[in-house]
Amino acid sequence: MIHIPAGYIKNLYSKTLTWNFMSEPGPGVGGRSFSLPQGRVLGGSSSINGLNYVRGQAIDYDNWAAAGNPGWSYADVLPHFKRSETKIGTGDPKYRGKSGELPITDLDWHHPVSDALIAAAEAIGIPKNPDHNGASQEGAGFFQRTMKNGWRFSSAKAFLYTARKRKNVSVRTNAHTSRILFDGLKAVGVEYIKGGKGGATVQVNARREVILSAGALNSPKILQLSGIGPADLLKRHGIPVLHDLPGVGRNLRDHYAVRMVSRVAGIRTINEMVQGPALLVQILRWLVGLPSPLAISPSVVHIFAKSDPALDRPDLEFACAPASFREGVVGLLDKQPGLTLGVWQERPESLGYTEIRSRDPFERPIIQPNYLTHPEDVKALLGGIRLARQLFRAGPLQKYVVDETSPAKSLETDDELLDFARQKGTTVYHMIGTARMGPAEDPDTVVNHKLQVHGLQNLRVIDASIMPSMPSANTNATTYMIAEKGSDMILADKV
Ligand SMILES: Cc1cc2nc3c(=O)[nH]c(=O)nc-3n(C[C@H](O)[C@H](O)[C@H](O)COP(=O)(O)OP(=O)(O)OC[C@H]3O[C@@H](n4cnc5c(N)ncnc54)[C@H](O)[C@@H]3O)c2cc1C
Repeated sequence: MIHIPAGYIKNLYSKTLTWNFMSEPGPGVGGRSFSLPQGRVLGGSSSINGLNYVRGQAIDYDNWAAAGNPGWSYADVLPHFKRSETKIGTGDPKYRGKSGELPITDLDWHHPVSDALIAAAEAIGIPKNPDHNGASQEGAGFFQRTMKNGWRFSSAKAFLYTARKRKNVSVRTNAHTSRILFDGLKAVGVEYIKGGKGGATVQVNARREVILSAGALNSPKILQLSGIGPADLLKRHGIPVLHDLPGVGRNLRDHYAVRMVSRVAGIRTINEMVQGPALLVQILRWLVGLPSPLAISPSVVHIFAKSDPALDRPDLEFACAPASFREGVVGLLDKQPGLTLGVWQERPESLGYTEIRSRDPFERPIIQPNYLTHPEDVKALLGGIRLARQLFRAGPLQKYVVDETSPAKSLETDDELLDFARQKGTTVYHMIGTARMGPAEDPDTVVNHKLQVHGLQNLRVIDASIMPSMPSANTNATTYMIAEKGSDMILADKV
């Protein structure tokens, strides 16, 4: 199921393919907890994610550099974005790569309601943008995907399957990393447990350095289990403090989205196309390589827009599809035609944390994203909800939209809409920041601009956890860029 794009929802709830984490009850979201799956297979979360490829805005990276990270401005990182991709189809060579391992494709399955939504955006002043990963992100269009010929391209498929043929690459599966090994303050290897709890403990020695790439929830966990993190936390769990680094596990950020749904009439949407006998038709189309909703990302239309016209750049991302879930049940499609506009604030300020629950490497960590606890996040999301309503009501969609079902039209005031957002919103699975990059003088940071852990030798973190702040994007493309840049740094330091 991993390789078929339509397997997305099924994979999310898989106990074997994901880490099955949960967030703590959130003060800003009515005390609710969320399932926070992370990919637990080769390719990690890129093997189970929503396939959308979004790089963010140039200024996101200029801000990273300005925060004390030389080499991370947009001009610095653009070549690394380009290097990993082969953009299939059109794309300005100034911004798009043509010879990387990761294929990026445009949508080949078009639906009249998607076209009407893009026209609706234009009608309210949001221009069409044919390449959200080109010169400018702002505008409406179709998401680009990490997919080719109807199949998902995870990082395993794009990069690892080729790399593992080399003599110097060895892949060990069923291996649960429990800690990093040290000689003094120098990382010298890793320890893992083979085959699950109670399995054999195996140690692997590093000839040069240890690279930690376990993702924004597992990398801080492994650091903390290894004695690197806030001293008080480590002491509480009886872990000897190797290095007191308060930023490990702090600065957790994620996108929090609200899904707005309209009932649609006069046309079949994905809801009816992939349920009952109609599904067989779509399976056949997919098998013979014809465009099919089985080979699309869960969101097909993007709109990058401003929650307030006075802003100088977009702060909202809409992820939309001619489809809808039954009220309150993510993953179960409605029986009637529907249109969903998911919206989130691109650069959330609400900060959370993650920390070990115990010294048992098999125990799930505590994860508190603190969604919607920052006033800026609340303000932007409210702007997004109001903008979504404008879109539903704009001329080009009037042919299809017959009713707004969520939120109900009767909800109108800021308080009512905010209550809706707090009760009905959910994660978009874009966790970052828990081993934040920045100068050592900043006590909140964990790695320097070369991704080396402050105060230690021979240890780097190269994954989504190093992002100093949220890029205006879904986080996979940025993670690939970080990996490309990190690999250059490893090679440059080779002695
Ligand atoms: C459901 C979902 C949907 C998403 N949709 C999108 C999308 O549409 N577009 C987008 O851009 N981004 C999306 N993302 C986010 C994106 O996939 C991640 O930002 C990206 O994969 C992060 O990469 P990473 O290398 O930091 O971590 P991961 O991809 O999570 O990789 C970490 C790897 O380390 C392994 N690991 C962790 N702990 C241990 C341990 N103790 N021992 C051994 N191995 C371990 C994991 O099994 C995994 O293979 C989504 C994420 C999820 C979960």
